[in-house]
Amino acid sequence: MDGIDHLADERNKAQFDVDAMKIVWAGSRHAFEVSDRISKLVAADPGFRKDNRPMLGRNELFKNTLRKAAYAWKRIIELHLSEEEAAKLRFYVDEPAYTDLHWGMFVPAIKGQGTEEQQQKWLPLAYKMQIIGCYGQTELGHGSNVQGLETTATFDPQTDEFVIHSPTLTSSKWWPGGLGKVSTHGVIYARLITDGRDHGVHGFIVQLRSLEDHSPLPGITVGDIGMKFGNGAYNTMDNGVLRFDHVRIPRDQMLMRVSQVTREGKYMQSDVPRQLVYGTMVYVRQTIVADASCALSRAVCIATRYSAVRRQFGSQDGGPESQVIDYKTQQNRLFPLLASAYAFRFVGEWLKWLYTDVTQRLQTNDFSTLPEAHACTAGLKSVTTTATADGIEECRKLCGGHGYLCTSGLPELFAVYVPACTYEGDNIVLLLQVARFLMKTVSQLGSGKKPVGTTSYMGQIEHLMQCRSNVQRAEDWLKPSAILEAFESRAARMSVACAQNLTKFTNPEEGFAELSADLVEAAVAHCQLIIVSKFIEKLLQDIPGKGVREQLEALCNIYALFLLHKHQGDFLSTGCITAKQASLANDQLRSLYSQVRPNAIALVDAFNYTDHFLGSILGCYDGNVYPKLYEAAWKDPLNDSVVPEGYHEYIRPLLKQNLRTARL
Ligand SMILES: CCCCC/C=C\C/C=C\C/C=C\C/C=C\C/C=C\CCCCC(=O)SCCNC(=O)CCNC(=O)[C@H](O)C(C)(C)COP(=O)(O)OP(=O)(O)OC[C@H]1O[C@@H](n2cnc3c(N)ncnc32)[C@H](O)[C@@H]1OP(=O)(O)O
Ligand SMILES: Cc1cc2nc3c(=O)[nH]c(=O)nc-3n(C[C@H](O)[C@H](O)[C@H](O)COP(=O)(O)OP(=O)(O)OC[C@H]3O[C@@H](n4cnc5c(N)ncnc54)[C@H](O)[C@@H]3O)c2cc1C
Repeated sequence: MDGIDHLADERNKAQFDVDAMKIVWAGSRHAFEVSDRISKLVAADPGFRKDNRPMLGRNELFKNTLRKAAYAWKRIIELHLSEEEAAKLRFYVDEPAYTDLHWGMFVPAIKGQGTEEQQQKWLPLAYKMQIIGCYGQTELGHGSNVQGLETTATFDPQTDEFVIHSPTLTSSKWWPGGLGKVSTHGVIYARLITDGRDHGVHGFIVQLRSLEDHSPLPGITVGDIGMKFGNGAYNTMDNGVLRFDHVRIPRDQMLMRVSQVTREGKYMQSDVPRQLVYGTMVYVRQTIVADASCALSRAVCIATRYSAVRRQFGSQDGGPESQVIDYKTQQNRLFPLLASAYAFRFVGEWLKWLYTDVTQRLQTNDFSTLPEAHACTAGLKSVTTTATADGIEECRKLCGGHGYLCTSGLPELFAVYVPACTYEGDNIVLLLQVARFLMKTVSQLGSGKKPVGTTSYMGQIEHLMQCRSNVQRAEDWLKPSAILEAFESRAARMSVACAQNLTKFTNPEEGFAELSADLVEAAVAHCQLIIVSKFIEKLLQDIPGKGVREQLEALCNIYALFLLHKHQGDFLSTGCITAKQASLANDQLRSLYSQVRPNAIALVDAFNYTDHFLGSILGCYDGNVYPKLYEAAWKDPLNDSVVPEGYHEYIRPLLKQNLRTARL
């Protein structure tokens, strides 16, 4: 606006190489270059404007999303973008759309659960967007309990078809994104019935709409489920309702990698575990962990820049007031979120590696790491999305009153993000899965079966059950070994305590239900240990760039010590640390905040977000917040006229009536 960088002084304070940190954040130089190029391309294109979203009515909003998705596809083709570049372009367009489900779930479901033949038939159509697909699992009556789904797929040997049917109101498909108004096809989950026998839930490719005029095919009732939380936000998505009235599909449209139905109607299972039917969810949970760091870093970038711009109190001798970022309370709320954004980035990278490793093993029929992959994706999805949703809301509060304006970008970001705590598995339901995995691991200790992967720390259970932290000075908390021992012993002791309590119940399932609140806490402790240990492992790698490692070490310590402070009840009650050591951790945390303070702006610049992507006046790169806020207010449609519409109908008569009353 005035061409001045109002945050220049802050940027000059940085003690590390920001460009090198950008590469660490992106994951590699290549990833940085792609991301940088595509984000600028999107930002410069008026076709991807998004600042008017909160003002639009649903129909207008939705049509605008359809236009953008079509335009994005046109640009992808025109520019010959690779798969990686196209995914980045959709990410930077930053508008939830049916394409998320098409590329994010429909295609992966066919890839993961379809046979070679099925993949060859359906994937080329999906890749060219000649068909558009959704993921139709959840029903009105059941979401978490997948085994409770009611839609049926009954094999008819006479015609070699499945008959898909919604027998009850609660069996109506409810929630699938892209289903409401767009998808031509869906991977639909239904109970497979052959010869009167129910074989449980399986996936089927079902055509829903005509490829000629988009009308629903015979027997199909489909529509949108209605407005969701927040203005704009996730209302760009057509989450749908769907009912089947004896819809027939050919037998070869059952996804048959895990199990098959023969021409004669015989049900056969491959040598692969039935849980592979849930494989798409494992894949998406892994991507959601990576996305948590994006959403949180975005909110943190806004709150950090604004905290450096905003001044309140503290003026001395007529000088400027204090920047709110210098208040210790502001730092204590903001810097752990900054550290969490980095921590989630690195654990997301690791989880991607783990997922790739499991997928490669599955190709060779090695299913040994599947339970670990399920527990890690479920647990980390839960812990990172909960922290991110809470963190975005905290960032809104960190921005004071202006954070509540849509132009801060934070209300919409929160409204879009918060369902991540529910979709792809309710966070509590997923933590209970982790708890089951932990209880199984504890029950096998001493059986000779060595715990592996993320539970390998349980291999030293005797030590972890009785060790005492040897921290004596605040600086001792900077040793990775001190942090790891505290987190490992806390997680181990919480799991063992649950396992011991479970033995008091004659019926294990009853015990599990009764102790579920404690089990969830044990699962959280285990997942936080994974995040801390993956951050520490990241620091063992070669990290080029002046001062970059030092900044990451400070952030890693802030992340760990803040968790230790927040959950000190766990650490103290299990006897892993003393009250004195907890207090020393807090002292160390304060000095880490002072270390990060001069680098805070540079640490959020390292995310390399364009102003377009941030979509926030408070977070704009140049920090010129006030003129921009002032100008934006006048652009609000309510200010199109000085005297509002409705004055003559509702304000004037009121004022006149009050005048008459006053005269009386
Ligand atoms: C301002 C604008 C901003 C714009 C954007 C800004 C920011 C956005 C940023 C990010 C966006 C975020 C992400 C984007 C990416 C994609 C998201 C897009 C859209 C959202 C899509 C959402 C789609 C859905 O929700 S699909 C539906 C998902 N449904 C669920 O998850 C259901 C959950 N339930 C279950 O998974 C299961 O029912 C269960 C709870 C696991 C229980 O299953 P059950 O069979 O009953 O099993 P049981 O407990 O008895 O266990 C048996 C046995 O199986 C093991 N098991 C279970 N599951 C699995 C598995 N998946 N894999 C492997 N093994 C599994 C279990 O451990 C047991 O093992 P064992 O017998 O004990 O050994
Ligand atoms: C924005 C959005 C997009 C979605 N997109 C899709 C999609 O594309 N495709 C699709 O198929 N689905 C989709 N879903 C559905 C989503 O996957 C489910 O809503 C989710 O899995 C949660 O299930 P539920 O709604 O049945 O919750 P419920 O299970 O009914 O949860 C209600 C409460 O009960 C608790 N609870 C449930 N079971 C237990 C238990 N065993 N122990 C303790 N507590 C329990 C939960 O913690 C929660 O507090 C979407 C949902 C949303 C919000």
